[in-house]
Amino acid sequence: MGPRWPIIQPTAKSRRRKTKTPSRSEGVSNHKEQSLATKMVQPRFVRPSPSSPSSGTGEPNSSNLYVANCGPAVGLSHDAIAAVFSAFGEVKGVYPADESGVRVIVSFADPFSAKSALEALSGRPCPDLDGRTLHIRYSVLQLPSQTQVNECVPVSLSDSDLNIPGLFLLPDFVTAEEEQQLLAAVDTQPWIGLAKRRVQHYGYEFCYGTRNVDTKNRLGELPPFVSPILQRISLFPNLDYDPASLNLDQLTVNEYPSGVGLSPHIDTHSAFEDCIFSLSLAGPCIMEFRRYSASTWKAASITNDDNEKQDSSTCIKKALYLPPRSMLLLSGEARYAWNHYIPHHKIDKVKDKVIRRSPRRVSFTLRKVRNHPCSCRASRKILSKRMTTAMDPKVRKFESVEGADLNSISKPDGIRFRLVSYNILAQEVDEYDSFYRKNMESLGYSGIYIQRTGQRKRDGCAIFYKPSCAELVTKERIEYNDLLDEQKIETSNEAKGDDKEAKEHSGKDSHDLNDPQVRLKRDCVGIMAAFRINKPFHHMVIVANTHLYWDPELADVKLAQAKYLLSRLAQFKTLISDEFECTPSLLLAGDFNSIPGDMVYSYLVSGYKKPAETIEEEEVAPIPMCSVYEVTRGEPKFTNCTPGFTNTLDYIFFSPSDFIKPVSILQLPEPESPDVVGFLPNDHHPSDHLPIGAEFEISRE
Ligand SMILES: O=C(O)CCC(=O)C(=O)O
Ligand SMILES: [Fe+2]
Repeated sequence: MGPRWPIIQPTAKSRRRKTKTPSRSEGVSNHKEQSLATKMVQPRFVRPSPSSPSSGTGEPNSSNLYVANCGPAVGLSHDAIAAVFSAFGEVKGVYPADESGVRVIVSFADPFSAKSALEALSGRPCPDLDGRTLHIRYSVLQLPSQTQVNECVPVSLSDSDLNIPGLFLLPDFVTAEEEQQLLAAVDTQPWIGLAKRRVQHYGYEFCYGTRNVDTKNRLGELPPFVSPILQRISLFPNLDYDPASLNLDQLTVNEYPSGVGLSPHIDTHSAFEDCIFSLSLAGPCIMEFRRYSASTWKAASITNDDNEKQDSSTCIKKALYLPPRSMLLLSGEARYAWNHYIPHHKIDKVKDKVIRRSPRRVSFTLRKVRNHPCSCRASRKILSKRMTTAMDPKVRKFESVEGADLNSISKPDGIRFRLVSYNILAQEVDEYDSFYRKNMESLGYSGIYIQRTGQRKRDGCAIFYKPSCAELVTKERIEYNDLLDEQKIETSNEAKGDDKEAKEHSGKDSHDLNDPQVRLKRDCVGIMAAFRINKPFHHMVIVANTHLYWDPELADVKLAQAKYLLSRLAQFKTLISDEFECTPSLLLAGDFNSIPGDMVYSYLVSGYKKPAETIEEEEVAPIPMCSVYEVTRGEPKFTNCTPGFTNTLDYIFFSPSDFIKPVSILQLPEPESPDVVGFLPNDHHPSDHLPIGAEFEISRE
């Protein structure tokens, strides 16, 4: 995650109308007491809708709590979490809220216990859970009729039943003795810990951020213990490939604990040749395959604005049982047109049998690294023309939200402009002067920029605007390290007084996060500017852009940054109003590294929403702000998608008034949309974040 920019640009008026409200879901129940049959059609927990009768009244909203910042991925077992919450009433179960391993659903027997737990534990470090600060909100069970259909995919036992061209499964590819030898061999080697599983790489390292290999960094030959497998692979039937592409030189060993799976993906085709082999050892698993139907591809490639069509009902799902010691080959259509994944289940139903996953499954994935640029010949051979078109960079459209809650009738002479906010990944915006400013200028944009404080990283926040439409009046930098001054923290000997540089050194030398100087010194920045729009009438717009600190462990730091940001914004607004005798509109965009409903998010909107009883007066934001997506179509399901984390972190907030209203928002993909399955960045999206955007209309004051 890194720097980001918003762009403001004027737009033509649009009158398109869309009505779909994205549904949000969280939590896959794994309750032990559930029968397998209900487990296969998995119940889901969802956020309570803002209009739910009890929300905001102080009455308990539900018996279920969504608890962020704790879970198995940070060493807190569900049992440990249940023990802590049991102090408030009977806990019926603790379930993963999603695949992250750091968010859970705690389900109480009654709503009053849930309310007590929420009030007592939310937003505070919890000593019994490693001192982690829990972020809690209500969650409600979605009725079975509302859950997605097609959750239950019948499992095939043989490759031919699946009928996916290019997919082959050979049972008993290695003997039980060889299996033990292979496991013993990898267990003598160091494992790399990922969020939920461990891996080893041979030949070339596989980088999960880019889902690619660094071809310049060869680790060496594949280890001798895989030689017998390599020899046997050449005897694999059905292989009519160029022998050079079978000269396998990359091995990833994956170790999955019970219940851990793998998200849907297609192995990067520019990284690896046509054949992917995967040997299952130690335990079985179900591998599922999904392919988007022609109508979906058509929707994606031809009618970009019809994203509603791309739900999971338009994809075909198939499942295959992979027994231990079996070898799977994905080639051709199976390799390029189908996503493969392993559902995160502890128990699978295969035909009529219930199969419990063993404590560990180890897989050897063998591939040949592509040493020349990918010509996509293979995929072109296999995919229809329509499907390849869908792999072009994805441009989404603005969708009208007129008619949504906050809107009144459009004014014929209103000012319309768009604001797009995009976290574009650190390394790229480092080159602000040499690359971005120049290129944006050639497109008619001027820019303002603030580089991150300190010397370690050169990324920052930029705002680009069209001077032909908006005139930059004044700007201010926001450096969150100023919080060190604000808190009047006693400085160390070297850092006494106002000498910032000395303070930086004092922070750099110490890693003690209990020291507020170290804790708050995150080098994060923001920028805010006032723009005067002159046509068709004068109006002042304040735009702010920021990137708050990322680490969920330092939630208190993020909150301190959010408070500082709004206090600076409020002062800036007063300055502009007084100086120019106007009522400026206020827009705040960025990567807040905070999910909907957590402390930072709740604080940012607390000045607009009636504060809940639990929020003390001082916690209320000094300016009313609301999130443009939230008040129109609901927050997106995600704006950031990395291995182990998929959620919404980016927002555009605006200060509601009688004369500003959102008229359209930039569409975001559904999780099943072909351009986002797996992780970002990918061929369609150059950042791990997605751009968000809104078009506003301003009428005369
Ligand atoms: O564990 C497996 O069998 C599959 C692994 C896989 O799909 C991958 O590493 O890309
Ligand atoms: Fe894969």
